[in-house]
Amino acid sequence: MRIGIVTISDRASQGIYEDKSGPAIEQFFREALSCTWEPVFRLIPDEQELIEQTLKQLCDEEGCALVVTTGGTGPAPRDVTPEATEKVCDKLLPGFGELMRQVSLRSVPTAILSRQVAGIRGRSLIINLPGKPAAIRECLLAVMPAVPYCLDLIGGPYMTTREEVVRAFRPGS
Ligand SMILES: Nc1ncnc2c1ncn2[C@@H]1O[C@H](COP(=O)(O)OP(=O)(O)OP(=O)(O)O)[C@@H](O)[C@H]1O
Ligand SMILES: Nc1nc2c(c(=O)[nH]1)N[C@H]1C(S)=C(S)[C@@H](COP(=O)(O)O)O[C@H]1N2
Repeated sequence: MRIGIVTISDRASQGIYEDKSGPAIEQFFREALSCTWEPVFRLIPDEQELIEQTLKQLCDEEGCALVVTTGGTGPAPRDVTPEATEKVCDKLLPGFGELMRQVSLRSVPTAILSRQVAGIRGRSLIINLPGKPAAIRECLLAVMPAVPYCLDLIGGPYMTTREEVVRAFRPGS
């Protein structure tokens, strides 16, 4: 199984600061998944066209069953990750953004500023996370129980998790 990990940040992509959020996503999946998987990394600026191209490439050409983005979900003029995600998705899954904001609000009141979304493109699931490294684990812990069954439903590969980190829920099993 391949998992796309996309950091979307003007400054991290220019080397002004080190990308900590992409590696945090990889680290989370190393702990949470018990199946074999490999990451496919991208580090790009907040350019809508480039974000769309990158998401399409990871889903359609690189064969990523899951693509997780970080950054560019806020209200600033250059924050366009949700727009790019919506543009490339066949359908949206509003529950993902709702749940991640709800969980994040326990830590920071500014969680309401994230417009993070998730959606399906073909047989791939795309999930947006905020840019802050601290948001990664919080948001992924919240939504991951539903991700393996979501991949089942869209014809993706069979994802298994380590129960002590994430308890995957598959109705009927
Ligand atoms: N990928 C990342 N790695 C490490 N820190 C990050 C990352 N993304 C965001 N941050 C931290 O969160 C702060 C606020 O994030 P902000 O939303 O401004 O970032 P951004 O939109 O990714 O950055 P930029 O404005 O360069 O595109 C940043 O100043 C930085 O400290
Ligand atoms: N869990 C969590 N969610 C969070 C945050 C955070 O620190 N932790 N930061 C918030 C802030 S300050 C902003 S501006 C938005 C959007 O961040 P982004 O533009 O980096 O995606 O995410 C919000 N969601």
